Amino acid sequence: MGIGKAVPPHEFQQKSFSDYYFEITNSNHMVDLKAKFANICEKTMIEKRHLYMSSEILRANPSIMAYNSPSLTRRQELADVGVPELGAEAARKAISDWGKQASDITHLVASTSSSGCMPGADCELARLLGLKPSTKRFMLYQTGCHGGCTALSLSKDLAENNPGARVLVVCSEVCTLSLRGPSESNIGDLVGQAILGDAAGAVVVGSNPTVDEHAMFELVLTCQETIPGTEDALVSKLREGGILYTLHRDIPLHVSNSVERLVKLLLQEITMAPEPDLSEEVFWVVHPGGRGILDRIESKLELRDGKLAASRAVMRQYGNTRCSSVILVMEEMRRRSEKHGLRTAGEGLDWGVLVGYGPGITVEAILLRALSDKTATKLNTQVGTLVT
Ligand SMILES: CC(=O)CC(=O)SCCNC(=O)CCNC(=O)[C@H](O)C(C)(C)COP(=O)(O)OP(=O)(O)OC[C@H]1O[C@@H](n2cnc3c(N)ncnc32)[C@H](O)[C@@H]1OP(=O)(O)O
Repeated sequence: MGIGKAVPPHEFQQKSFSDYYFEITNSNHMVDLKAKFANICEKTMIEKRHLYMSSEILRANPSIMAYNSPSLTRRQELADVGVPELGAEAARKAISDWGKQASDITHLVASTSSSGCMPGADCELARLLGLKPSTKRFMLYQTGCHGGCTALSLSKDLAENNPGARVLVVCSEVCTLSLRGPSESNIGDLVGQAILGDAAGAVVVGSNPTVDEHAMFELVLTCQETIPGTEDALVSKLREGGILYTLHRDIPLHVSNSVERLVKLLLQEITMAPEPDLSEEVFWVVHPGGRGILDRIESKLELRDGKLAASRAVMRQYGNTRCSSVILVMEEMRRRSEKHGLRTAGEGLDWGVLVGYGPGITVEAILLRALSDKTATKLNTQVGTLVT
């Protein structure tokens, strides 16, 4: 029933990022690796990214900028502040978009792979936002890039099983644990340095909207798959040197095969005959994990050009912002739909699919229904879980 996003102020142009990155990590002597990194940056289709850590912070912390030097304490100290601060900014916008007060929130679901402390980012978020002390909190740490889907799925169950619940979902990511210098021995991690960006996304979810609430999307059905035999393909290990990524080249292949399976499963639930046309009758909110993955999903499902436009726009402007990215894509789609005067926030269509993926390899999907004013009013009298 409300959506908000926030990005930190430090903005980096992708075109010049290889120069910046090799300079700030004192790695300009690695001439060939720098050229390879510049090529990867160019292939990402990203135009700019936002990072929480400024050049001053990076220069003052050489252990963070080394490839793999003990630095966890300093990294976590930065995350302790950055994750809730950015999350709170997105949450305030989502609550204002919803039109009610922070004190009307009954449940908080927070997700991040950028931190891991107790009391956690959820406690600090509740304090910053002025949520009631009785707010029921759920903190999802290290849920990977599919953490946004996991948080939305959980919010659906909470909203449906607790009459009157209004669930605030906050997904907040800053690269404090994972930003590091380059290594010739781990190109997968270097790919991460070329694509990851910082952002927070927040939504308010609830069942049975009241007359003064406006629902945009219904979370109809959720599913998750762990792809057998891929446990080593997409790995994010938290060690003394922070988070080190392993990203195999075949991630796009595995993810696109799984997405095809899950989407078929979800769309069976819509009683439409014949089956819905994936390009003409379905809108797509896909985690922009990498240009290669979006391309592969598009070709595997034979989607027409432009169907992943909202995901590509988020990728271009912010990079891969991990668990917050699917909320940024929802927000982008809503913005574009409004701009073009379309009937629903889902590009004028009724049915859509939200897709996330991360370590496991885990792929999650949610069947969405975008609501026009007419269908939203009808739902006031039904049970449904709505992003309000
Ligand atoms: C963290 C989470 O929980 C979830 C996530 O979202 S994780 C992120 C998942 N994203 C990915 O894995 C990225 C997917 N890949 C891509 O989008 C694209 O491969 C890319 C944009 C990175 C590069 O584009 P491309 O069309 O593949 O470019 P390509 O010219 O083939 O590759 C550029 C170079 O990078 C290397 N490279 C690319 N991906 C690599 C990988 N995963 N591992 C090692 N090397 C890699 C290539 O070998 C090539 O090297 P050379 O220049 O020496 O030939």
